[in-house]
Amino acid sequence: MRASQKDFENAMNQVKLLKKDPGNEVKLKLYALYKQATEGPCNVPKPGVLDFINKAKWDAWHALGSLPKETSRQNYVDLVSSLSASSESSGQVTPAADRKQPGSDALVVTSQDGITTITLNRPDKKNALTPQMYHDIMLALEAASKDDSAIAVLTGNGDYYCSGNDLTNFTDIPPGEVEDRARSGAVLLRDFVDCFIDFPKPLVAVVNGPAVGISVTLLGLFDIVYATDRATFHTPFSHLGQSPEGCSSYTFPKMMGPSKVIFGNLKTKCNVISIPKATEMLVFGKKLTAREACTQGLVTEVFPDSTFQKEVWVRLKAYSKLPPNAMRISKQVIRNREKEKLHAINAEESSILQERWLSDECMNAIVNFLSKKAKL
Ligand SMILES: CCCC/C=C/CC(=O)SCCNC(=O)CCNC(=O)[C@H](O)C(C)(C)COP(=O)(O)OP(=O)(O)OC[C@H]1O[C@@H](n2cnc3c(N)ncnc32)[C@H](O)[C@@H]1OP(=O)(O)O
Repeated sequence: MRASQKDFENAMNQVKLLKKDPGNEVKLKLYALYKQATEGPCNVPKPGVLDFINKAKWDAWHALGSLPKETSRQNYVDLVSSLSASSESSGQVTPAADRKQPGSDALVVTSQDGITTITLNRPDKKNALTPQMYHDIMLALEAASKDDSAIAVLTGNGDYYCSGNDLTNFTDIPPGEVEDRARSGAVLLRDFVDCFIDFPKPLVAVVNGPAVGISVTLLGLFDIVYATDRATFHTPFSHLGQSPEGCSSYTFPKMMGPSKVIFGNLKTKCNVISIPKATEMLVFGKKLTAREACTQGLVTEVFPDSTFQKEVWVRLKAYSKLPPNAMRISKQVIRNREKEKLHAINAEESSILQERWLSDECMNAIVNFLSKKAKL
């Protein structure tokens, strides 16, 4: 049943009666849904980067894309009613707890047992990332950094962890807007990766299946990476006419070590082979198995697929009971001295990628994928 105008007005009044502050993430969602329900898609200019509050509000509204007014009204009413119910039953509102985020079914955020879990939920598209998902993940991380969970987890629903950037993001661009789109894509990428660099609590990737592109490169910014033995790790940037992101141009060589020199068999007089593993992945697009990725330091531990979920969640529940402040501070000690460098690398990679997106090599690769001529 669709929410009526009366239901919508009641919900607006109910918001004022909430006993507990629902937190910034939920307030932004409410704001965005209210604007979308009353004014339709975001049609105002984007505020400047230093206008943090209005930019966050604009981002939240803009992320709703062309969501119809009636659906936005319904989502607003549903969200308020879930907030009212939880603030009455437990006296506590957990951001996005155990429910799909309104406006986007493609991301599910739950909070339980001290763990906030962000699940990519587009299994039919191998969890490829749309612009809305990038925005929702940023909002979810922002909320998770402030909620009372001890750790945060990113995982995927279905047989894939994530197939990287949704390549249809490059379609339907009106002529004359290609450069603008590349520019805004680079800003989105930079903001997105910045959220991972700055995330203050232990961040865990539960890699439930193959991972491609940005979902692989980001792993260098996680604190733990658990993978099923079915997972593979693939960064086919050259094949796509693109270049590395997610700070991988720095984190991968650092974790995988310098060139590994392998001497050929003396009898057959092979030449010396000396290609750093990171280069083999990021330049030549070599796909690693989970065990290879573990040997290279990208994955913390590999589990048999049959027991993966059980073993990983038992482990994570135990970790989430450790003193949260101690974990947060230890992470800071480990990571903080690298932060400034990582932000600079992220900015540089994003701007190089902005150029690559405009190249013939990249455009041809996207056309080939979309016309089903090429698959990885
Ligand atoms: C603004 C930030 C930008 C950040 C930039 C990041 C760079 C990257 O992430 S580069 C990596 C981009 N990803 C890819 O190139 C992967 C492309 N996908 C594939 O090669 C294959 O789909 C697969 C190997 C992942 C899976 O092959 P499989 O045969 O098992 O399944 P499919 O039938 O191909 O897939 C099912 C369904 O999903 C669609 N799909 C999968 N991945 C993507 C994707 N990345 N973008 C768009 N669509 C994707 C695929 O087209 C199928 O759709 P249909 O059922 O409608 O045909």
